[in-house]
Formats: sequence, structure tokens, C-alpha cells
Amino acid sequence: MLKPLLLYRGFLTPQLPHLISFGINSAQASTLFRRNYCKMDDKIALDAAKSAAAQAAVDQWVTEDTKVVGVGSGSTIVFAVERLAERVWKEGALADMICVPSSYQARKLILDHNLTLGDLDRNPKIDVYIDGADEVDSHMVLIKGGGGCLMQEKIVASCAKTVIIIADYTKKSLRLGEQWCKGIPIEIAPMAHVPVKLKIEALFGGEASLRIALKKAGPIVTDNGNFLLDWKFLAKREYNWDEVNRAISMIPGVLETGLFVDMASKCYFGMADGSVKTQNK
Ligand SMILES: O=C[C@H](O)[C@H](O)[C@H](O)COP(=O)(O)O
Repeated sequence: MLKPLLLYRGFLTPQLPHLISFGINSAQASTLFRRNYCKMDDKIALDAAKSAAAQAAVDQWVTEDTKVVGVGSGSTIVFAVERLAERVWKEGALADMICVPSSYQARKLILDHNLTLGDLDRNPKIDVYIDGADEVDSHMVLIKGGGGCLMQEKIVASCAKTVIIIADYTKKSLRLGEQWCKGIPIEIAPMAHVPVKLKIEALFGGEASLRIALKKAGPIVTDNGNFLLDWKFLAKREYNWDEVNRAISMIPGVLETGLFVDMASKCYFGMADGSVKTQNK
């Protein structure tokens, strides 16, 4: 953990005089410098928390009896796949394990780590599905899809005996919206984005916006060729998430929601102090 920090700092230290010579005064330069340090320190702390949660979950839930593992998407799952690969390639374990991906990213992670790639045609029964989440509330309702993957995730998760969530401490909340402020992702048929947006807003308030790509003109296109709406619900309104999920899913043009209700059995949170806390359904 110290090495990357020193590397970052080694990289940044020579920048300080340059910032000053670019007309920024020394107070501004040192604020900028500290802000960069903090961001990087945060990233290192968050990655350590993600890694601790992933390792604990993999070690507890993937045993020699586990034949098929569903692999989620996002930044946290990377640490779980690394741990699976370590078990296979360094510890000589889990020789029969097959991994079923939930996205293009997950498929590539499985292949890059030389794990056995499966699919739902051949492996429709999954022993355990492991995935990250954008937020987990006190009833284990999840928001997912912040990285654009949710439909395949929900399909693969629905085929699993047990769904395990791994996350860092910033994802834990009492009620949805406390931590995650980007809204609930909803995958939709491209032609329906305006009517679906209007229907969600009329039914439940708030605002649903088409997710726009950063490095492409126009909207984000999912792994399934669809668009995404991010619905910013009303923070002060009490929602019954099961009912909301069912009602939104019934709107023609909605393909899947990023609300995962009653799916996860257990969540592992990597904490800032290096410990791992668990939450059960
Ligand atoms: O679309 C992305 C997936 O639903 C992720 O599992 C979710 O966004 C959590 O991602 P991360 O592990 O990067 O926080």
C-alpha cells in the first residue's frame, strides 16, 4: 500500500514548482497539491477496502464444492476475480470452477485471468453470484448499474442460489439516496426513452435523465445495445422499493431496473480501518 503512495508522491513532488511558475501562487499550488494527495489517498483506501471485502467473500463462499460462480461487474469485482485466480493458479484450488460473466467487462476479466468461462446456456444453475453495488440500504435493497451494467447482472444473479455483495464503506446506507446521488439506473429500449422518462416522473416524481457518454457523442449504449435513464428520485419521499421496482418494470420500453430487491443474501463491506463488516438479509 505504501509503495504506490510513494510512487504517486514521487511523481507529484516535482510538479509543485512548475505550478508556481505557471502563475499560481504558492498557497493555491499547495491546496491543489494537497487536494491531489487526498484524492489519491482516498482511492488507495477505497481500493484496500474493496480488496478486503472481496477476499473475505470469495474465501467464505467459494469452496471446492462450488462449481459455478457468477461474476459481477464494476471496480470491486476486479479484486474478487484476482482472488479467484490466486486460489486457482497459486494455491492449486478450485480446479473445476466455471465462471459465468454478467457483462463484457466480466467476460474479459475471466479470460484475462485464465479462468474457465461459462454461460447461461451451459451453466444456468449458479452456486454463488458475487458482485459490487452502488448503494446498499439497511434492508439490503441495492442500487446497481452505475457502471452501465445491470440487466445481465440481474439475469445472472437470478440464476444463483446465493447472491453476495462486496463493497467499500461508502456504499453502506440506512436509506437509498443517502450515499449514491446519481439516481437509479434503468435500462430502456432506445426508442422509448422519452415516454419512459415521462411515465416514471409522473408516477414517482423526481427526474429521469438519459445517460450521456463522455467519450462519444450522444447517449451511453449498454452491452445489450440499449440506453440508460438515471432516475433521481425525491429524497424526502418514502418509497416502497419493491412496489416501485415492479411498477417501473411494467412500463413498456423498460428492460430492467438497477433496483435489486430481495436478491442479496449477504453483503461484505470493507471498512476504512481495514476490517470487514457483514450485513445479512
Ligand atoms: O454497472 C455497474 C455495476 O452494477 C457495478 O456492480 C456497480 O456499479 C458497483 O460498481 P463498483 O464496484 O465499481 O462500485
